[in-house]
Amino acid sequence: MKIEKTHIPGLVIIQPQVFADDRGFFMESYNENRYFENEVLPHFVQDNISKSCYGTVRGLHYQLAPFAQSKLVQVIEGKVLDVAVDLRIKSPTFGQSFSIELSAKNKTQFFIPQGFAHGFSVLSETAIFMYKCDNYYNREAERGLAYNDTQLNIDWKIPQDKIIISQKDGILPTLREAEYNFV
Ligand SMILES: Cc1cn([C@H]2C[C@H](O)[C@@H](COP(=O)(O)OP(=O)(O)O[C@H]3O[C@H](C)C(=O)[C@H](O)[C@H]3O)O2)c(=O)[nH]c1=O
Repeated sequence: MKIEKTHIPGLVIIQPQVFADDRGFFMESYNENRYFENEVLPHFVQDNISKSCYGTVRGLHYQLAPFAQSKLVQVIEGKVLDVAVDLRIKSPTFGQSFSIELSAKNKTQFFIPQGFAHGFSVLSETAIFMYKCDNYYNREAERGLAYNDTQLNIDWKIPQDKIIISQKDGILPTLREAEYNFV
């Protein structure tokens, strides 16, 4: 397993070890002992799975503290562009976003700590997105950022006329307007 830090503190790319043979492959998708040797160890309490069609953009979402969630995300079918935006007001990378392609083929995992908005766009015909969270879903604490906020200037790699978003995501505020409480 390889663990690679990014230029945004806390965002970590994980390349699990894959054991391939004539039957297919095996990989440990999570191992508490190995994933967070030197970091703060999140205690995951909820697993989520979503399936989306090409052009879907889910996000950018987060939950306000103390219900903020760190997420360990991966794709088990298809391909997505995964995006995290740093909302920690004291972070030197506040407001910066980081994008990475996750796919069933590359089996890459992405760890997003609390304090980030998260979203993804679906680049394949369909994609199954699977992720672990270290805090429970809390509808009242749910917030989000507009996927097309010009200040964030995120390239979702989907033509604008092909983007599919939920009604809820269509009315999310910009970074300038949003409420967040992460330090
Ligand atoms: C997130 C969540 C949702 N729900 C219910 C609420 C709605 O009735 C339904 C669909 O929820 P939503 O449209 O918010 O699903 P996504 O757009 O995939 O939301 C996720 O999108 C981005 C990528 C994220 O990082 C978050 O995990 C999450 O916000 O599932 C639950 O019951 N539990 C949950 O944990």
